[in-house]
Amino acid sequence: MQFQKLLFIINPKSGNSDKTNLERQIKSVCAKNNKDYALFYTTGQNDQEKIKEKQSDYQADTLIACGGDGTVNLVAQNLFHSETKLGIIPLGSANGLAHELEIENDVEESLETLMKGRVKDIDVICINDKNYCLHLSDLGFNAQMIKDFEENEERGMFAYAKSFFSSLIDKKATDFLIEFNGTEKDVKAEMIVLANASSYGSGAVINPGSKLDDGSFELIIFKPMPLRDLVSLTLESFLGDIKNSPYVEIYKVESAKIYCEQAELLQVDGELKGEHKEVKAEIMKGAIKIIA
Ligand SMILES: Nc1ncnc2c1ncn2[C@@H]1O[C@H](COP(=O)(O)OP(=O)(O)OP(=O)(O)O)[C@@H](O)[C@H]1O
Repeated sequence: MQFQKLLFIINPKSGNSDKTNLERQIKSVCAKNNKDYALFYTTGQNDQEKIKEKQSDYQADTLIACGGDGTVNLVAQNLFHSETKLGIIPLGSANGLAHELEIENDVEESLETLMKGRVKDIDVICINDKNYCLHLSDLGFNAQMIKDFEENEERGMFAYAKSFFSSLIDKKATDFLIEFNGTEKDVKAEMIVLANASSYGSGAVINPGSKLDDGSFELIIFKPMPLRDLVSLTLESFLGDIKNSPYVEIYKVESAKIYCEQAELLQVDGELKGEHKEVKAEIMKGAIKIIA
């Protein structure tokens, strides 16, 4: 069925991108393609409820997240297993999911992709029955790095690099017990990733060969490694070669339970979700209809 009523959900604070022309660009493309549209600006407060209300008042058949991965995740939460479709105009700093779906960073081009309306069903990982991951989640090192970055006033690549190196200095390994695929595994790890997608927004390939629609996700264990090997592992990740590293184990699963010896910081699609001693993850197959 063709879509006709588009609700654009705009995060005015995402990324560093200039959004001054966005309304004009949306108006022009919707007029050209004969689509009705409405706009909603997020505030950072109770956005999910407000979006639900607006969606029901306007009777939207498509919700378009204009922002980064956090905005995409927020909008998606109103759409699981529904016929209402999700579109993306990538306007965040990293835009990991848009990158994975090969949606162009340019606003006009991503609007054109939207108008073509090709729909794919993608999986979502449900975490602890209340968080939902469309892209990548992790416990440990990367979540700590996001925390360090968020606590810092500075922005941009230099600030990101600073957070990376300060997290490297403080990195630690924790004991985990993991239940998956009918087995239990005791492991010491610096990071455990729950991966629906293949790469971080930086371009580092963490999960080569992954698919967003295969009804499973990957559990990726990063075992303790000396700093000198971490440099080569980082390089391997940019070359998509990570699975050959002796410090990395990758398992394809439909569900998993992770018990941490000490509470570990969790991040889901770039948003911090507090410290946890237990994490339960389950795949929701084909839960979102996405236009890409
Ligand atoms: N009006 C607003 N003012 C302040 N914060 C907001 C507002 N609207 C949304 N937010 C916050 O923005 C965050 C999501 O940002 P988003 O992930 O879309 O962009 P980003 O962080 O720049 O991009 P990426 O995740 O791709 O790196 C959420 O934490 C949300 O609460």
